[in-house]
Amino acid sequence: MRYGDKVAVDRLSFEVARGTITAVLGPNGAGKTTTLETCEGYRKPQGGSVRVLGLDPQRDRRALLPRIGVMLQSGGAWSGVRAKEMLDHVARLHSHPLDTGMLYERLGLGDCGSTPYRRLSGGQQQRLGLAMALVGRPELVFVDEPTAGMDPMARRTTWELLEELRADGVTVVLTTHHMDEAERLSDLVHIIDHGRVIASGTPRELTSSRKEATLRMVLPVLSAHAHDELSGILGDQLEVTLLDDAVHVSSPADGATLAAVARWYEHHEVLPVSLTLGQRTLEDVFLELTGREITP
Ligand SMILES: Nc1ncnc2c1ncn2[C@@H]1O[C@H](COP(=O)(O)OP(=O)(O)OP(=O)(O)O)[C@@H](O)[C@H]1O
Repeated sequence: MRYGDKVAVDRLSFEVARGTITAVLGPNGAGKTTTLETCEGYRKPQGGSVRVLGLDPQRDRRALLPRIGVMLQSGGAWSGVRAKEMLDHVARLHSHPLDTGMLYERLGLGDCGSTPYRRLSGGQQQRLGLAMALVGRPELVFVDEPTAGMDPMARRTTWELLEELRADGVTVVLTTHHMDEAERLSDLVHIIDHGRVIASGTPRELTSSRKEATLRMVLPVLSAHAHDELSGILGDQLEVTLLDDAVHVSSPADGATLAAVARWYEHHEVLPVSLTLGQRTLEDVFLELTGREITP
């Protein structure tokens, strides 16, 4: 897929098994939305081939559309339409829709049914978008950043809903910038960058490919001298970032490095704000592979 000279999706290839949740991760501009929109039939690829439920999203669009649900990254409803009217309208387009009242309650939209779409909060618009994607009982749903802007309660409800869909045999393809979301939900993760798949696997496979755990420390300040000393102990994979006025340090570590760090603290008679040792997270893997932070 190109936009002018810009190659947005470049020989990207993956398959999604039925009844699974697949997450497509990647930094901003990696080509995630373009990939999904191509699968949904909204964009015609200039090369390659796409099959969704065995159908060509362009040629077989009429046969495919009733079988898939799509939650766009934003929008999808008229600005003045009331939330309930919109969902009822979408429900009427399907032959066997879900009960809209049930979906409304489930997604915590019960008290904003008569609110115009443009007046809904960002999180409420997301929830309505999800309801619109699910109301037609799709076999396959594409959800583009489903929980962006949602509060923690709504995120949890969304996760539970997506897990229930999978338990019912529905296939889910999602993009997200929340690594915890991908880690919790997905059977398979594809990390993409510059329009290509750069790593694929289950969250466990991706996070356990190295033996060491990751050491994370938060410090109030870190002088240049202290930074050099810590680099000497932790080696060249040390990452230091300033976040919320605190210094966040992370590095692969084994027992010996942990002991050396403890001695360093003892020597300097200081304590970190926090210090944890744990498995690598998907976020660590993402940063290593793309060299970029995830910006929600
Ligand atoms: N309609 C368009 N016209 C021109 N360029 C576009 C268009 N849509 C996307 N692009 C470019 O194509 C690339 C891929 O964009 P895409 O939206 O697919 O990325 P993404 O991974 O979904 O990003 P994000 O995480 O920010 O949503 C980007 O460089 C983007 O600027």
